[in-house]
Amino acid sequence: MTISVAVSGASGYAGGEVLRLLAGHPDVTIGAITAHSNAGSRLGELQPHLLGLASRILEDTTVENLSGHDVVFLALPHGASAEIAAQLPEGTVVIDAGADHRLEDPTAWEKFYGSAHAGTWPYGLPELPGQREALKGATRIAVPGCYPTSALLALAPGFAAKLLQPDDVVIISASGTSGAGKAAKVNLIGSEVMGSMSPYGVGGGHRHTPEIEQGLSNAAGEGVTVSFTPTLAPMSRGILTTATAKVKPGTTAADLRQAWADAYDDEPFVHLLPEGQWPATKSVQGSNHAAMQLALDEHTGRVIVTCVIDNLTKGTAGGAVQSMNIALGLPETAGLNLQGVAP
Ligand SMILES: NC(=O)C1=CN([C@@H]2O[C@H](COP(=O)(O)OP(=O)(O)OC[C@H]3O[C@@H](n4cnc5c(N)ncnc54)[C@H](OP(=O)(O)O)[C@@H]3O)[C@@H](O)[C@H]2O)C=CC1
Ligand SMILES: CC(=O)N[C@@H](CCC(=O)OP(=O)(O)O)C(=O)O
Repeated sequence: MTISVAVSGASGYAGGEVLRLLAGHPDVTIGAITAHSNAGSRLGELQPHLLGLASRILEDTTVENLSGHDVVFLALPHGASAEIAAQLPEGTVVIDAGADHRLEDPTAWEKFYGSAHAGTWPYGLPELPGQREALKGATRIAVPGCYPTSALLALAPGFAAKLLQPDDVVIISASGTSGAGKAAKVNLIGSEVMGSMSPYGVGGGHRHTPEIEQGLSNAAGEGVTVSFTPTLAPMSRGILTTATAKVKPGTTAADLRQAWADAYDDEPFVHLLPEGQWPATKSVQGSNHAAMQLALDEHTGRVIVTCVIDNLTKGTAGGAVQSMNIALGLPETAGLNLQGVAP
């Protein structure tokens, strides 16, 4: 089976990563690749690492150019993707890397994004309870945000197993600068970020807070509230999330380990590391893996989970391709890197 795929936002970081993965996918032919201000350019000028596709010309991001493919990846700023998606045929599999279709609650969307809610699509994080089934045969998929991917993978098993209290969850994440996209802001220019770390969106203001609360609440079957603080780290790729929650009385370290092992032992991309080994961002760079470790802090009665992903791979493009594979009934790991790079 050959699947024809169009990729929009191909000049950006997320679109570039989608193309990198699709170029190695055995079942895919890459059709239209589109951009916005860079339409008309050779891909090789903008994505010099994609040498096999370097001579391809970026087209305009229009419904006409994206139509006629089996699958369309949208790697556009939020807002732009909802507008395009609404005009694509129902039978086309549309996979949105942006935020437009992730939230279930229109009020939360309006509060954090300040625009009208475009609707809710199946959420592209198959490792969450019930989510793999929801993606089978889906023709619309909302790819999770990069921070929510790491935070939800870190804590969902504990909530699904009813081991954690829902009202005292603290999550701190450090992200590489590519998380902010290619359109670099002044505080992301190398000289400002090299050798330095800083927080942003502090005090519950980051738009990934409702997305994390939604995923954890769905896993728990009750409302979970989260304090989330992102920080910017001097690296190009990677997220290290440290997530902590109060455990329910009587919960032991063995109970916790069993719950996470039960959730992830059969997962191809999510790994609970052997006891005592703590994860590092470098080990998952360029791969679709998430690696994590946990401990029970008996002094405070909290579980501490650290989870690493590559924000552009499992946190965006890899999760998107994995979801496509599930939607189309392909092997889930097709086209996805099973090893990282080192050193
Ligand atoms: N970077 C990351 O780690 C993650 C990103 N995402 C999401 O993926 C999406 C893309 O992000 P990212 O690749 O980082 O951003 P970039 O800034 O790197 O790329 C943005 C892309 O969108 C195109 N674009 C900009 N404005 C418009 C428009 N009005 N209409 C059509 N196309 C437009 C740009 O084209 P051109 O260059 O030609 O102007 C470019 O190809 C966003 O929704 C982001 O939130 C999700 C998870 C993680
Ligand atoms: C480091 C950095 O700036 N990261 C981005 C998150 C990237 C992401 O996942 O964005 P979407 O939810 O918009 O898809 C941010 O905090 O805005």
